[in-house]
Amino acid sequence: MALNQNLPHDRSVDNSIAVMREGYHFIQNRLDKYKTEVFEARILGEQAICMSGEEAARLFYDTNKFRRNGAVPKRVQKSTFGVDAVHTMDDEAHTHRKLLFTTLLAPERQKEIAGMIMEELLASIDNWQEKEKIILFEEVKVIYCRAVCRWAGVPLKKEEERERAEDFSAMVDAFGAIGPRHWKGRRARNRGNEWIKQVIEDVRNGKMDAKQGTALYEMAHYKELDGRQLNSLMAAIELINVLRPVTVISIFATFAALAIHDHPHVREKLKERDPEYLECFEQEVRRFYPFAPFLGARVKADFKWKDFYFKKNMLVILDVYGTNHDERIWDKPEVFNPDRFRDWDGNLFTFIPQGGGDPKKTHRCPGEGVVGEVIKSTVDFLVNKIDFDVPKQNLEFSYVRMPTLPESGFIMENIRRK
Ligand code: HEM
Repeated sequence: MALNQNLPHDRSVDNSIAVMREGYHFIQNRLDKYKTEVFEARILGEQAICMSGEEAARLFYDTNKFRRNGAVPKRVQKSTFGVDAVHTMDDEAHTHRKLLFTTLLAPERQKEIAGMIMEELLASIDNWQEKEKIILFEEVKVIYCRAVCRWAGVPLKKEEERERAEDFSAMVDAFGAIGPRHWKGRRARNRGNEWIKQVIEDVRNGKMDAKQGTALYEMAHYKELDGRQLNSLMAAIELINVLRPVTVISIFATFAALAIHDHPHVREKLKERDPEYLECFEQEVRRFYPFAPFLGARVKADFKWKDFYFKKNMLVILDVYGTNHDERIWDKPEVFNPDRFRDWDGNLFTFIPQGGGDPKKTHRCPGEGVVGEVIKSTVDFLVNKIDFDVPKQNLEFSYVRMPTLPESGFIMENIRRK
């Protein structure tokens, strides 16, 4: 009997083009078409199982069944994550490396980053008041980059801030791209690696001071399970895995500004500065707006789940965006409603904008707390520290381009300190 007779097979020769054409909706479109929660398709020249929803996420994060080594395409490693980074590790080696991130990004450290960002935002008001208009996305990416470098102990000269922030953004902008956008990300990656590798080497040979506890110090001195230091390029890649994603919280910040603009009643509630509501708001921003589309893993050994056969080494793709918009989990998922999080039960497999499961044990993003704190600070700043006008502009965003952003980057005019 053929394996997976019950599983819908998308008949296209290869779906890679469809992924580029349909973007965030690629998996959901087919799940709707075949009325299933799992289907098979050919992607990037190989047969893959695509799935969505809470149960699928629970399965995907079973580390006994799936591995990550060999699941992230090399082109994404060479631009976005860095080659052989924590994202591609498995088992004890992964857990050990992951502890470095979860320790560095513990709750009190998350608040430090957000606090530095608030300082930088407040310090920019004078300059913004003198300008006719600013593009929020362009401003916050530089501010976040400056703040995270300061937090991490990485020296950054004023004149290089924009270039470094652009490079971190370009690395992420490349993940769903082919052609020039991908190559821009590759060049940014190479420049970033060279820069931070030199910083790591300077710390190791005593040319540069690094304070114990900073991300720079901890990455430079981190030892693998076998007791050996990371080579300087690997240490640089992992340090960039903190600097880069903090810089690109600028994408969520821009969506947060859009949400406030589109929902005046939400803006009024945010003015009350109720911490619980602010938290619900930042979670809804991360659930509602598209960022990470899907994730891949490979089957460790043959197994059967429900009626489906998962063959060793097969690529399995989890729909991240689709799970955050799954009608079986979320009531009216296409409505932006922060209040839904007031009674969310904290289930680690339903709200997965940055992956699922326990971040200490799985590949779930260790930066989720940072993202939450940074969005909250930025929103508090936008609502309670300044007034501004929002001129007519194109605030539409594409569901095909990955990653996506409101077209105008959110233009603000006539900024005044409150
Ligand atoms: C800007 C918004 C962010 C988004 C949308 C995001 C999303 C994600 C996603 C989807 C994963 C993969 C989960 C998986 O493979 O199962 C991930 C992993 C990771 N993220 Fe984030 N992240 C963000 C911010 C951050 C921040 C601020 C940091 C650090 C300060 C960070 C550090 C990492 C690291 C180190 C991993 C690899 C974890 C592992 O493989 O165990 N991310 N992130």
